[in-house]
Amino acid sequence: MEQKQEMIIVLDFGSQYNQLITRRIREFGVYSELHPHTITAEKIREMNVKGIIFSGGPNSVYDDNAFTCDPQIFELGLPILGICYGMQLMTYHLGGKVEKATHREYGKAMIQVKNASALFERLPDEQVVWMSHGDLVTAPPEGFTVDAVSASCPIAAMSNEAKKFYAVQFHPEVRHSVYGNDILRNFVFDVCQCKGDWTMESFIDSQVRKIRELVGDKKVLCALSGGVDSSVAAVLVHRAIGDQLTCIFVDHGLLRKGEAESVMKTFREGFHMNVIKVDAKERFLSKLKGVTDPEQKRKIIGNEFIYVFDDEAAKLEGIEFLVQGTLYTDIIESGTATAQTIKSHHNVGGLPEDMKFKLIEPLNTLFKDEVRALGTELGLPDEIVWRQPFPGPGLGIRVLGEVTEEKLEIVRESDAILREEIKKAGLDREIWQYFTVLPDIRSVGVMGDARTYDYTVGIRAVTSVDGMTADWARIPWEVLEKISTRIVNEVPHVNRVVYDITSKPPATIEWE
Ligand SMILES: Nc1ncnc2c1ncn2[C@@H]1O[C@H](COP(=O)(O)OP(=O)(O)OP(=O)(O)O)[C@@H](O)[C@H]1O
Ligand SMILES: O=c1[nH]c(=O)c2[nH+]cn([C@@H]3O[C@H](COP(=O)(O)O)[C@@H](O)[C@H]3O)c2[nH]1
Ligand SMILES: NC(=O)CC[C@H](N)C(=O)O
Ligand SMILES: [Mg+2]
Repeated sequence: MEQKQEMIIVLDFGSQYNQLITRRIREFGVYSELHPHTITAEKIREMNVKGIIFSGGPNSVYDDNAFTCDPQIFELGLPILGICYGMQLMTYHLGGKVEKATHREYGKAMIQVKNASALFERLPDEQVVWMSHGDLVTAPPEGFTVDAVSASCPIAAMSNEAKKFYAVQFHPEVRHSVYGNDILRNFVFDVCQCKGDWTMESFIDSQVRKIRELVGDKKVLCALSGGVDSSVAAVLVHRAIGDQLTCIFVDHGLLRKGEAESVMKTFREGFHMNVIKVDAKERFLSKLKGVTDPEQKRKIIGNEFIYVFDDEAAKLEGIEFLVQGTLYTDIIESGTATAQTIKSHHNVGGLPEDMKFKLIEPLNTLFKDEVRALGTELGLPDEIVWRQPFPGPGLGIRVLGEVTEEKLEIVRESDAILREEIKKAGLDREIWQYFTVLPDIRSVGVMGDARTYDYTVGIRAVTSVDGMTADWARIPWEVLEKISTRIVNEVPHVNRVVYDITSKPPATIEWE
């Protein structure tokens, strides 16, 4: 049997930064995946794991329901790096002491390296790091040396090099830790001895192999939206199983202006794939009638998508699998065992409980910019790879509150104007995502000397890399002016336009 891909696994103890750790490691050319903290040592043994990283987390190790790990993990003989909570957990398991600090420490700190373990090899003795903790290790477990200290943290780093156990109280994965990346690199290459031979190309090969093995001679449906993620997923799966794949594009009545036509054209003509367009407008809109709560709307839409796929599968016979372009970000925001639900993405938290399909989600460990790189590697054209994201629930979550045909029309028309003007201004690649929303408010205006009492349209435009965090785009005044004028003049029932100037966090990109 051929050798499995070498990887570093990150155990998730609920830190907001855990996904960043896997991401940094993949940037080194080493494959890395996040796993729940409940993973067993047995399971780890089955994979080609070269090293384990324990993430940070909100708990204190002595809390009643504190997240813990299989103690057998310490017996695997594999290198372990504990970060923050991960360090505290390692200490707790191996017999050291963790206590509440007298001063909690958030932000920049200076550490002094006292013993240059393999982690600090080739790095300066004094370095700026980023701390975020209220507990600290006051006595290391037996066999450990103290490798670094800071003013408020007597053990900022420690190690037992014989066992290849390393731990740091600070967060090397955030950019504010100046040598953080080098520390992670030392762990991955010097301690874990990774080769660094992971590339997008090898990712494609291994996914193609996996999909072929899983699917055999069965048939597969792909939920294709024409967006970046599902297009990349479809092309990847098509490469693996060819005509066993049928793509389903759902027109749920919540699409943007001209979208259905352009998606069908691209995929039928450009890719020679089997694509079926399902007109499901009535189904979706009738289910959404009278519903105002955003989470409920998302769940209804997520459920209805699957019911549409069920109906299509019934017509085709022998379909067992459903491909979705789910990304890591969709999963984390929908909430996991450790992360809070921010909003239920229709393709994750919005799936019905009685779903019969087995899911194939080849992109579910990746971030948007990684998927774009993958798309380019697969030979997809720029206009698909660099399309702005469009959420599956579509305009259904951009009409705030109850969704009606009249309101959808307002969002659709105003959005088309916005897109046209952004493109004309040459900003479409620079701005990560831009769209209009229709808040459920009306206000007074005066048009042609007459009083109006009409809707307000909101413009949302953000810059981002992966959608996890975002800043509002600094669109030039003149462009905004043009957009505003056109929307009020051309879209009936709109008498006011506002621009959303909040970043994420604290806001999110979509309004619902
Ligand atoms: N109209 C649709 N018809 C069929 N499947 C859809 C539709 N909208 C979304 N999906 C499915 O839901 C998944 C998640 O949607 P999402 O919008 O996150 O991804 P995308 O549309 O593929 O890419 P992008 O984020 O660039 O819009 C898609 O990958 C696709 O599998
Ligand atoms: O396919 C999707 N199904 C959804 O349910 C969904 N909700 C948000 N988004 C998109 O995700 C990114 C982050 O959005 P938020 O900041 O609003 O959470 C942005 O790009 C959003 O457009 C979704 N995509
Ligand atoms: N960021 C963390 O991992 C924090 C760990 C722990 N909750 C503390 O406050 O010390
Ligand atoms: Mg989409």
